[in-house]
Amino acid sequence: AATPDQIVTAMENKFGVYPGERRNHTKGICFSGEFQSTAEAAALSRSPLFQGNAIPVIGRFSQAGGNLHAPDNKPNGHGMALRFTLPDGQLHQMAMLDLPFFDVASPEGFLQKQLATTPDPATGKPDPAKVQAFEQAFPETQRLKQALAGQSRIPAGYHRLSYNSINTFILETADGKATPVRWAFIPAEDQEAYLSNEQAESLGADYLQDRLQDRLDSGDIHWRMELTLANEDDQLTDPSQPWTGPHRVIQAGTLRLHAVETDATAACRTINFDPLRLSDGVKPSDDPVLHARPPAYAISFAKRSQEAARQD
Ligand code: HEM
Repeated sequence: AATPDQIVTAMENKFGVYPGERRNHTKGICFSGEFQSTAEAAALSRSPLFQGNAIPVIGRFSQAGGNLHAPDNKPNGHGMALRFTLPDGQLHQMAMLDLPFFDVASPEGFLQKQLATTPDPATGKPDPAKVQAFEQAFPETQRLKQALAGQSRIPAGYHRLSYNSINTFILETADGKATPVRWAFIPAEDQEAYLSNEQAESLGADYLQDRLQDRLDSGDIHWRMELTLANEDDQLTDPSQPWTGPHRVIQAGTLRLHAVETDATAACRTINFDPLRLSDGVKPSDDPVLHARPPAYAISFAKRSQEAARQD
């Protein structure tokens, strides 16, 4: 099985190392904000996150992958990470993507994807034969590829994206009733938007940060949080399998942005958005991809913290 060390080393080999920076989702922007939950969410979980209090949030938007200079106007995955400081002092974290579901079903698949897509030094591009062998060995990757076929992955703005938990979590009430869910943050007025290649061409490599600040200056930015409740036949442990057909969906709350800060100086820089730092009342599912994340994030965090300390 893939170890977290192997995974992080493979990412370093693929993208190079930017001392003091994250090994994945390297390019990003910090923000602060506030979350307010609904009574519907409180009925499903005893977590202080869902008891209707105004919860301060530190967050980060990011480009997937380990390239610190990833151009905003090229297709990519995007992340939103959140740290909630709950009234009783507990921290609760989430790290989500603008993908509907994951490409691989296992940590081994994640590792093999990094290895197969590492540029060949001779050509500067991944070896197509390796990519093909990877896709044959991990046929689940076809599902996301087909779902995204013909769609742009260049955002109109970080504030125009839906962000999904992808992994399944279990909500628990005070009397122990468990409900498996996946969650999503849907942008205001459901205005999810991506740009065509032509539209993006003229915007340059760093427009996402500028657009976020401009939008914030001219008005409110918010998302509503949705909880999708699992049906009997839904996959709880495989993030590469979407939940299809009718589902019960709960409106769980609203996330509002207050301020945007550059990555270099802001509070989110020293946060490890480990997605299993959860409050009482929210538990992880047995998804192996979810459980592979904390040790990899910890290695990345330890390396960048030590490098940052050396630079001081
Ligand atoms: C085996 C699977 C995965 C591995 C090994 C992995 C690895 C990593 C690593 C090493 C980091 C950098 C951590 C740091 O230095 O703070 C990271 C960041 C991140 N990951 Fe993952 N990841 C995986 C799956 C996922 C999934 C399924 C999602 C979303 C559903 C996700 C969302 C994010 C986000 C949003 C960040 C950026 C957090 C920030 O802004 O600090 N990752 N990932």
